[in-house]
Amino acid sequence: MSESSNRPPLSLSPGQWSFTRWSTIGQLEALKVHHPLFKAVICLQGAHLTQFTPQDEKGWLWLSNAARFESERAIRGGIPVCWPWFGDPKRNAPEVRKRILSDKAHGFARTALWKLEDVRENAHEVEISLSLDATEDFSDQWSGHAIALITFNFSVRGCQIALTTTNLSPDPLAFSQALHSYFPTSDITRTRILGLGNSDYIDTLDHWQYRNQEGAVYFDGETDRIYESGEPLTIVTPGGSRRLRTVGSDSTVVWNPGAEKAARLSDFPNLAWKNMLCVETANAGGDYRVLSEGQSHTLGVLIGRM
Ligand SMILES: O=P(O)(O)OC[C@H]1O[C@H](O)[C@H](O)[C@@H](O)[C@@H]1O
Repeated sequence: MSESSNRPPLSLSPGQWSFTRWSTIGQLEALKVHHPLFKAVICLQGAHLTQFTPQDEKGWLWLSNAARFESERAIRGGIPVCWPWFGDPKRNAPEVRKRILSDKAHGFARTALWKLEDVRENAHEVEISLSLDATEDFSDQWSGHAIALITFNFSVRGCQIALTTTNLSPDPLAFSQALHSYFPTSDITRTRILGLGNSDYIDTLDHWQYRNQEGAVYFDGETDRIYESGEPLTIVTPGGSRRLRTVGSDSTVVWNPGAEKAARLSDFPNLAWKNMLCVETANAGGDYRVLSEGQSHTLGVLIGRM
């Protein structure tokens, strides 16, 4: 990572910011937040949060050692924004699929350049908003007309993210999405997720069959599931626990690639599957959303302490 370059956006006066600085990471422009209570990094490409670290703590998000910060390349780790569709286009509901003109997984927002809208700071928190206008520029990939606004709120309590989609077209808009959060663990085999017991889930690794979760979720190999639940969760790792609370979500994706898939993944060290897991706040599977003209939907997550 290079040092801060202090380049202000045209619309905001740099003097207003005490804790946030422009920076460049590889080929990407980023905002680095150095607040006395926490640090955070957001890349403008993808509105991608790659780091959130409260003072005197380890980072709360996992970022691959092999992550590459390049134009039009998804960053491996942090919180990619999957929008306006989640996963393989072919696996989306027909209503969502009919707008997708690409075979790319997870939509185009994670590699698109977002626009900085606002930075607000005080002694306790920092709030940063970015927007993506998906009206004309993405017409080769998607036939929707929508705008996405994402707001990150950082404080000593944790990190809160809200992603609001507004349909600008007279036609109804069906879309799917996820805040694809990567979390660290010192040992995936001693990691569990509480709060999904009794939920139905789609096991994408077993012919997309429905199953029911008994008790906590444990990891013993490749795991890739869409849970029909947006209830509060706790991720328990040997090093500590994180609590997740969501808004506007009735689905949660749980993913760990396991050894074999890890070897095939881009920008992912072969053994890194032992030290990460994804718990994704989603509108996926049957939980896609439909907006009428001018209507908005907010998907959000609060990643907090126990
Ligand atoms: O490699 P990516 O496109 O970033 O996708 C990474 C993973 O994302 C989600 O969790 C999906 O459920 C997985 O099937 C996929 O492998």
